[in-house]
Amino acid sequence: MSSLEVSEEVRQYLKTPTFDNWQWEDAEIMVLLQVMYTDLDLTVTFNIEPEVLQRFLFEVYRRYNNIPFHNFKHCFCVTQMMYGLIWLTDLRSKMDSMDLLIMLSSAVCHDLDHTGYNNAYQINARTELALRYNDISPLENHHCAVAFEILERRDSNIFRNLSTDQYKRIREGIITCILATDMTRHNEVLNKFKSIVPVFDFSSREHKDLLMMVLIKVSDISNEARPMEVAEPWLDCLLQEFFNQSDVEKLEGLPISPFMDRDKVTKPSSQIGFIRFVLLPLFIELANLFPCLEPLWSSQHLEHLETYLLKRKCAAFERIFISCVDSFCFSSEAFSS
Ligand SMILES: Nc1nc2c(ncn2[C@@H]2O[C@@H]3COP(=O)(O)O[C@H]3[C@H]2O)c(=O)[nH]1
Ligand SMILES: [Zn+2]
Repeated sequence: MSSLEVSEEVRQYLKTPTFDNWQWEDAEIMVLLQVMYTDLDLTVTFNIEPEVLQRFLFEVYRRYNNIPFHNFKHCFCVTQMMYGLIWLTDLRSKMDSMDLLIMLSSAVCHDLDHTGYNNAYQINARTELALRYNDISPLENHHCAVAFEILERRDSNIFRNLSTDQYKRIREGIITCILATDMTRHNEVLNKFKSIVPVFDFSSREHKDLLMMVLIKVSDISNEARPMEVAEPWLDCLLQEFFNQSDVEKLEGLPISPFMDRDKVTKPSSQIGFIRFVLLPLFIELANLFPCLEPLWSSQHLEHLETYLLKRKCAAFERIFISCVDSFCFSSEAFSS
């Protein structure tokens, strides 16, 4: 399949958060990524030759590892959610093409060469990455460095026709976005964004940079905002990777992350806290800025939260669920009134 052969129907479907990645082979996914660059007019605007884009995507594909969660399919899902958000929020009319190129390319590259062991493990096990980056976001620094390694080669450098100043801006932007995906910075990024949402100004570089950081973070943790038949297999993959890490931590006598321990974690216990305390607060802020997102999203993750609460036979089910629904509705109403 070449990008020219992708039907109009698929192109429209690709712009929606209900897109089902499990229906597509990796070779097809590679073509769909090309379609995203083309349909946002990035190939024309930045003179990205088709062969160079294909080479870049192939190198990216090669540098994702065959691990349960942080693999090429995850890279695609994050990029597809970013792409969907760009269309849903009509960002093309609010941000310049350079920003869109940064957002899409950051999503594509954001987990390059992930080994399946998180930063806590890297630091505790004193891995090569932790040593190289002095325990400061070792993984995210590595993903970013691998991205620019790919871009250093002329035949896979999709930015090769940009001016020096444009390249500098792209590099700064991609580094900012990828480093923002370190979850230890979650509250810092969320709180900064919260404080600017009421006065958000699309002509402010600082505001737009924060929005881009939030968009990649939202896309990175958005599996639960997808239909259950898409989300649930992703949770199996994530838990498989988590359990594998905690098994190794046990073997090596390292501290064990409790949310990764197969003896303690179940699907509902993992997802209830994650949806309530991580995903929901972030999504609420984004929906405050873009109220159009709320009806599309809230139904999915609130429905999943309800399912997990029921599965867990959670005694506080009603109280928790109603408070989550209320917080979502209240915040969007507060913004629109
Ligand atoms: N429990 C849970 N954690 C998630 C989910 N999606 C993403 N995450 C976590 O959020 C993190 C985002 O950054 P990482 O990719 O490093 O690792 C991811 C997981 O640890 C999910 O659906 N459930
Ligand atoms: Zn990721």
